[in-house]
Amino acid sequence: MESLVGLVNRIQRACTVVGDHGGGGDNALPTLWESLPSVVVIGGQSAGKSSVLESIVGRDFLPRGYGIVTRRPLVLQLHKIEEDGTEYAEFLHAPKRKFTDFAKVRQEIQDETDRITGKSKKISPVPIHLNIYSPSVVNLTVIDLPGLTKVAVEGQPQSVVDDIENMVRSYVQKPNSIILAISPANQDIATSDAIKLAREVDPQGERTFGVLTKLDLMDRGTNAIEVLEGRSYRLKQPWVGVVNRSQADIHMNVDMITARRREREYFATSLDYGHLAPKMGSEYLAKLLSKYLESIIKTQIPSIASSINKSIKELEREMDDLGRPVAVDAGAQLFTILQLCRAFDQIFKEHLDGGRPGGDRIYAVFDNQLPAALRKLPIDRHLSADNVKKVVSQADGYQPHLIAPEQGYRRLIEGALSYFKGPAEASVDAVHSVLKNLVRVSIGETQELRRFPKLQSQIANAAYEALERFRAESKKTTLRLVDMESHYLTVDFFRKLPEDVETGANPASPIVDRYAEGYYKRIGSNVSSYVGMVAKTLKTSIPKAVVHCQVREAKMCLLDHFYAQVGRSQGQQLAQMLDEDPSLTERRQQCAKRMELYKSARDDIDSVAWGR
Ligand SMILES: Nc1nc2c(ncn2[C@@H]2O[C@H](COP(=O)(O)OP(=O)(O)OP(=O)(O)O)[C@@H](O)[C@H]2O)c(=O)[nH]1
Repeated sequence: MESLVGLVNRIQRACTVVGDHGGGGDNALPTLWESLPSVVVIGGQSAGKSSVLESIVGRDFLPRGYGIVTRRPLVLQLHKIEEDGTEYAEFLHAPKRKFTDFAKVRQEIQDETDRITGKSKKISPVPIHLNIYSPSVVNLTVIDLPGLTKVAVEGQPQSVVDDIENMVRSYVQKPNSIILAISPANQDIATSDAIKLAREVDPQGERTFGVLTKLDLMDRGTNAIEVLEGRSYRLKQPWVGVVNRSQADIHMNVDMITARRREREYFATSLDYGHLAPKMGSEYLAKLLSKYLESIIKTQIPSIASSINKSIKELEREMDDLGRPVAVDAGAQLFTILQLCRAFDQIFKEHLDGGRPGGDRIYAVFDNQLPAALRKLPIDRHLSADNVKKVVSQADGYQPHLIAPEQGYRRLIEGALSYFKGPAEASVDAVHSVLKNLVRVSIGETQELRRFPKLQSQIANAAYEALERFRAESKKTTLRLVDMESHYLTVDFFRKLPEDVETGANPASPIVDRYAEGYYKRIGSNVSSYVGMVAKTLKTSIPKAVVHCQVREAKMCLLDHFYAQVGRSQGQQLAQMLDEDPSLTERRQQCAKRMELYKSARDDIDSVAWGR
C-alpha cells in the first residue's frame, strides 16, 4: 500500500520538475498535478499551521514571527528515504542546492518570499516548491497557505483580507484537495476561519480533517472533548488534537524530538484526553493523513489513469500540429523545404482548380469586369459625325478622297481599337491581384509552414516575383492581340458592306453630299460595326491569353526560380530558412517533457495497479 502514496508523490515530484503545478491560462498544457490528491493546510492567522506542518515533518524549518508570516503558498513534498539515508531539502527554484541545515531552509523560504513580494507584507499566489527527503517522514504533499485574517496589518492594503481568502479557496475547492483545517483550541470552534471555509467547499465534511492546536493553552477547567469527539462539529474523519511548541519553546530552541516526546507525554498523562491518547498528536496525524491518502489514491487510480490517457491524446494532437523538430543536416533540410513548398503549391493549385475557393474570381474578371469595361469604352464619341469628319479630312490631307475614305477608315479603326488596350491591361492586373491574394491565402492555409515564418515570407516573395513576370508577359501578349487587330483589318467585312454605303462615294453624286453629316454618320456606323466585331473577338481572346500567360504559368511553375535558388543554397542558408518561431520550439519541448511525464506516470500506475 505504501507504494501508492509513494507513487503519487513520485508523479507529483515529476510534475514539479516539468513545471506542472496545476492550473494555467488559455494556452495551458494539460495538467496531471490537478488530478492528484494533496493536503492543503488552512487556518486563521497564528492558528498553528506552520507548527503542525513542522511536527508532521519532524523538523524545524518554517519562518516564524508576528503578523502574516506565510505570504506565499508553500508546496511541501515529503519523500521517505532509506533509514540510513541523509536527510536533506531541495527547492525547485534552486535545484542544484541540497540543504542539510534546516535553519538555512527557513532563511531561503523567507528570501524567496521576499523575492516575489518585496520586503513589504504583500502576499503572492506564486507557490514555493520545497522537497524534503528524510527517513522520518511519510510520503505526502502538503501545501501551506497564508493564514486567513479579518483585518489587514499595518503596511497592507485592506484588499489583502479578500486576496488571502480567494487564494486559499482556490486550493481547497479543488475536489482532489484534502483539507487540513487548523483551529486553535483556545478559541470558540464556531468562529474558526478554517472550519468556516472548509464547510463552504466541503459541506459534508468528507475530505476535511479537523486539527485542534493549543490544547495546552486552554483555560483551566475547560477542555476540548466536545470538539475532539466530533460533537461540536461533525466530520467524516476523526478530529485530531495536537500540542505544538509554544513561542517560549521556540525561543529556547526546544528541538522537534523533544517536542514530539512532550506531546506524547501530554496526551498520555492528560486527565481529559488520556482515553484518546493513541489517536492524538502530530505523529498520529501524519500517519492518519498518509493512510487516508492511500485509500483515496486507491479509489482514484482509475480516474487518474483515464485523465492521463486523455492528456496523452491531447498532447499527441498538439505535437502533430507542431510538427517534427527541424532536421540538422543540409540534405534533410533541403528535403523539408521542398516538401513544404510542395504542400503550399498543392493548396495554391486547389484554389485555382476548385476544391478551395478563390479561383472563381478569375472567371468573374472575364465574365463581368472585361465585358463591362469594353461596353464603357468611348467608341461612340470617337465615331461621332464631327470626329469622323475631322479624322477623315486629316487623313485625306490636301487631296480629298475620290471614291472611299480608305485612310480615314483605317485611322478611325486604329483610334477606336487603341481604346481596347485599357480593358486588356485591366484584366491582366485584376487576375494578377487575384493570384497574389491566393498565394497569401494558401500560405496561411499551409499548416506545415506555420512554424517557419522566414520560409513563409521567402515563398511569398518568390511567388510574387513569379507573378510579376507572368503579368509582364501577359500584358505583352494581350496588347499584341489588340495591335494585331489594328494592323490587319478583316477585308471581308468591308466587301460585304451594302452597296448604298458607298453612295456618298459615287462620283455621280453632287460633291456637297460627300461632306454632309449623313455621310460621316454612315462611315461612323460602319466603323462601329467593325469595332463591335473586333470587341467580340477580343472578349474571348483576351481571357485565353491571360489564362495562358498567367494562370497556367502560376499553376505550372510558380516556384521554379525559387526551387533553383534553394538548390544552390548552402547549409547555413537552408538552416536559416527553417528558422522556426522560437516560441514553437519551446512549446514542442514542453509538450515532449509533459508527454514523457505522462507516459512514465502511466507505466508507474500500470505497474502498481498490476502489482496489487
Ligand atoms: N503553547 C502552544 N503554542 C502554540 C501551539 N501551536 C502553535 N503555537 C504557537 O502559536 C504561534 C503561531 O503558530 P504558527 O505555527 O506560526 O501559526 P501559523 O498559523 O502558521 O501562523 P501564520 O502562518 O502567521 O498564519 C507560535 O508562537 C507557536 O509557537 C500549541 O499547540 N501550543
